[in-house]
Amino acid sequence: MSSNHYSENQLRKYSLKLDKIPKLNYNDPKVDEYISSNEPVVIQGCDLVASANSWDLDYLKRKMMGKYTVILSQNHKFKYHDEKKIQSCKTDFKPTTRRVQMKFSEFVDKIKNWKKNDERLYLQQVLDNSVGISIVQDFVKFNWNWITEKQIKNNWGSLTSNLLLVSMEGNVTPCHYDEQQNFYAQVKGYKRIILFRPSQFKCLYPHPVYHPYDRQSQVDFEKPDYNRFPNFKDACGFETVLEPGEVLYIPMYWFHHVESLLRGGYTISINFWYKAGPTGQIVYPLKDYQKVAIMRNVEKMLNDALRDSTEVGTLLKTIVDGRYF
Ligand SMILES: CC[C@@H](CC(=O)C(=O)O)C(=O)O
Ligand SMILES: [Zn+2]
Repeated sequence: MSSNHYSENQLRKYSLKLDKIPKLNYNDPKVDEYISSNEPVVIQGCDLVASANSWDLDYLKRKMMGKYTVILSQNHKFKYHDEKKIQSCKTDFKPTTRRVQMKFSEFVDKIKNWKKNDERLYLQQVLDNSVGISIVQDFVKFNWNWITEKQIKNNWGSLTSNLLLVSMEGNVTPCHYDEQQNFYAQVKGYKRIILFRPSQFKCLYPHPVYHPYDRQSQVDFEKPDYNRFPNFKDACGFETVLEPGEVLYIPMYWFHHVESLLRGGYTISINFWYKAGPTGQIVYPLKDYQKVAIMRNVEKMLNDALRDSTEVGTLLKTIVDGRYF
C-alpha cells in the first residue's frame, strides 16, 4: 500500500492478511450503512476537525501553557495498562510504560532532541479546559453538527472524551479493543491503523479481564509466539493509512493497532469516544461484539465469585472439557 504521500517501507512488516478499509466521501450514503452496521470506514471531506488544521508543535506550544499527560516507553510500543488493576493482579506485573505530567514546551524539546535509546514519548491528553482558551476555541469550532448527527442517527450514548494524541514518528499503540464507539480524526502526519473484527478474539488472545492489560492482545505482532497463540496465523484484518483531514470510524469492540509511520515525522490525531447506546431489544443471532461482552461478564462474575483469578481457567476448563465441543 503506498501513495505519493508515503512509501511501503514506512509501514512496519507483520505476517497478517489485511484487506483495505474503504475510503468514502462524507456525503456518500454508504457511509451511514457502514456506521449503522458497526463496520469501519474512512470518511473524507467532513472537516470534522478543520479548525485544528493549523495545529503543529509550535502552535500548541504557544497555546498550551499547562502540564499534560505524556506516556514514556522504553521502546516504540505504548501498550496501555490499567493502574487500578495492578495491585489486585497476582502475577508480578512490570509495565513497559510510565505516565508523567509534562509541560508542552518540555515535550517538544524532548522529541526534537530525541536520540536512539532515549525513552520515547507520546502525549495523550484529554481535551478539557486545562488545554487553554485558544485550543478550546478551536475545539468548539469542530464540525459538531456532522458528528452529532451520526451520534443521534445511530442511537449512541454520550460523548465521553476527546483525546489529543501527539506521537513521535514510529510509535505503536499495540492491538487492543475499546468498549466505546470511536471517530478517529487525523490532523497532521500519517497513521496506519490495522483493525480486526471482534470475532477475531480467538486469534488475538486478549489478556484476562482482571489483568492490567485487559482488552490488549497478548500477541507481539513483530515476534508472534505461535506455540502460545497458534490461531494468530489465521488472523485476518483490515488496514488503512489515515491522511490529514480523514476520519476513521473504529466500531466498538473492534481490535485496532495504530502506528505513526516510520520516518514520517510527528503525528497529531484527535479521537471522539462515545458510549454505546442502550441495548434495547436483543436480536438473534447475536453480533460478535455482543459475544465478547458476554465473555467479559462471565470472566468478571467468576473472578468475583472465586476471589482468585488463578482458579477461573481451571473452572472454565472443567465446565468445557469432555462436555462442550
Ligand atoms: C489511544 C492511542 C491510540 C488510539 C486508540 O487506540 C483509540 O483512539 O482508541 C493511538 O492513536 O495511538
Ligand atoms: Zn483504542
